[in-house]
Amino acid sequence: MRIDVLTLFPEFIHAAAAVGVVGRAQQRGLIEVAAWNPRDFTHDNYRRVDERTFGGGPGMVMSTRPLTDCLAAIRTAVPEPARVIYLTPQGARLTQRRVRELALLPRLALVCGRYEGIDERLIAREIDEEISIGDYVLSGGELGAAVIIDAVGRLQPGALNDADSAAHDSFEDGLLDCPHYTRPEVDAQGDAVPAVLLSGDHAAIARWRRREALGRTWLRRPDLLARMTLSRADRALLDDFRRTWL
Ligand SMILES: CCN(CC)Cc1ccc(CNC(=O)c2csc3nc[nH]c(=O)c23)cc1
Repeated sequence: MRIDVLTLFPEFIHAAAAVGVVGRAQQRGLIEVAAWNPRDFTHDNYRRVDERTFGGGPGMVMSTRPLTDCLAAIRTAVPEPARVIYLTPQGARLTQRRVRELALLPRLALVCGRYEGIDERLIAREIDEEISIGDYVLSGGELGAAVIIDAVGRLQPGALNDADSAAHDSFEDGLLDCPHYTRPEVDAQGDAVPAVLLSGDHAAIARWRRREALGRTWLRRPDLLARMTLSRADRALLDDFRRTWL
């Protein structure tokens, strides 16, 4: 998959895509991330990329001409057509379901706004989809682009080996994750690792983990649980968890 990012801060995108699983996926040629700066498509001495907003009031809007020229350069950089996504607070909230769909596409172009955003006519003409990463105020779209690059990049075939445990990602099956433990078995405060995890009984360990994942989802994110149809086995495990809680 190829991802082109239109951003005033290419160094941020390069750094985010260079580390960890996505950095390795890039090295393996599973994903290719390129950043483009609209400032390189300005022609004035001050390399202006923002302008005043019509109708007055505070806030600036990104200049349309550099964006249009930058997007044209992105589109023609490789023959494959790209799905053009605008990161914006006005977008649809990103979900793992949408991430899985985006991960199947051959090419994405992520447009990162700064200031108050971009001209509405540009959205109508150039943007296929608008995505928000949550209900909080950021200073621009780059963090949203980094989120999409990471979430989509790790799903590319070959990006993760089993140790990375993506296959068992809790959000893949709609549940929160179970608790995790590592050395020491008993810590300095005298707190011990749950005995089942040291038992070597893999069926019991799997049951314990599933029960904890169901229980935590029930306690912390009942909204996620409400969306799920639980199997009889899951319902029994959740009842078991609730009994120890109530
Ligand atoms: C209503 C006045 N503006 C300033 C408060 C609204 C506004 C414009 C642009 C931004 C910049 N944010 C993004 O570009 C952005 C892009 S994706 C995203 N997801 C969640 N939250 C976000 O702020 C974003 C934030 C707020």
